[in-house]
Amino acid sequence: MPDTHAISDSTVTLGAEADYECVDLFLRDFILVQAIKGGMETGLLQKLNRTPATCSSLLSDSGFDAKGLEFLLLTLSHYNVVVKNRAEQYELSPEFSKAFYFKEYLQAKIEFSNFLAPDLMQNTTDFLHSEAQFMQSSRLFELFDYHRALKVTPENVQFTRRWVRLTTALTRHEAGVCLAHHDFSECLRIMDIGGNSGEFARQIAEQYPQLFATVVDLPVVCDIGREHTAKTAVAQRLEFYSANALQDPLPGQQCLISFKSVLHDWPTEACERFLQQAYKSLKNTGELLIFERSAIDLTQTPVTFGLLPTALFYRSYRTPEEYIPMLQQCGFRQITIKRLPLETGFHMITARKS
Ligand SMILES: C[S@@+](CC[C@H](N)C(=O)[O-])C[C@H]1O[C@@H](n2cnc3c(N)ncnc32)[C@H](O)[C@@H]1O
Repeated sequence: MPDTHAISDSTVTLGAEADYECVDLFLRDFILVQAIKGGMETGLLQKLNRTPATCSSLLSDSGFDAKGLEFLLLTLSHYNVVVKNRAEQYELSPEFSKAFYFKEYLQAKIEFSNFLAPDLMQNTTDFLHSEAQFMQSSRLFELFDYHRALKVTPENVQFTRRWVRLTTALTRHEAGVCLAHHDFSECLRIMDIGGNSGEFARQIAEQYPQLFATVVDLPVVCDIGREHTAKTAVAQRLEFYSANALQDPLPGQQCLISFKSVLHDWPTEACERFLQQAYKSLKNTGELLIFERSAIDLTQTPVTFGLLPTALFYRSYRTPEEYIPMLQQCGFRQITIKRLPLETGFHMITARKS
């Protein structure tokens, strides 16, 4: 008989699935980030990605004045975003070329950090004194206002689209890490709670053609998700289920239920409620999967500009150990923890309904 109370705990070695993290090298500080943003907005970086160019040819077919172009090119050179080749043409450095491959991810991180930077600049003392105080003044809730995801109106859809675009750009790459380290081949029905645009479920369904996925989220988010996945190859095997997953009845008999980057947003009591709901919806022996950022270890991870959205809420993230009593309380057994050393640590926790 296996010991169902034993907890397996391991650290995973990451491979190509974490290649997207090469962008972090270019998100270290404010000026570097603004120079990249400027380079992308003006199309200069896209141009250099296609073909090397001299300063004068760049000047002739752009809206820059000579000093503006010089400022941008020299700043980007200083940070090794662009380099000069033997023909005195500018081109992307090999390192930035790699990062530019993930440009939607890079753009999402820039947009997110720039949106939250004023919070730290204007409320530094609140940030250091108390989370509650800081939260009151933070713009995060201006961006992620879940109340505006409850009723489908054109204004709410437009508002919600902005943050769903950001979470989708991040999940597009984070999902690959989860897929590389979890086997879904035994699953016929899975449910992703707080599944957003369905990007995570879409990727799982794409890799595992035997399964059908239900994405549970708030009504406006579900509408945006239907649109996001409608033209994909797996649209027939994905359904969106609008619900408040804290209290509404959810579809049952699931082989696996996932929470990706959801539970850490919530205080313990709500988190326990989500887990109880998942327990109820799993079939016997069904599996729970939690995949999210872990508490940040500031002794190992210096906070950079690109890490701002995470760092500002560093008090909220949990260690995997904090989930163990909650899971056991619900009745989950066979708990496993995998630690994934991404930019900040992530964890993947699995557990079985006994
Ligand atoms: C931080 S986002 C994570 C989204 C997605 N799992 C990802 O990793 O990209 C949290 C998600 O939970 C959804 N959500 C929040 N409260 C919810 C509730 N009570 N019931 C269902 N979904 C909820 C939000 O709309 C949002 O899509």
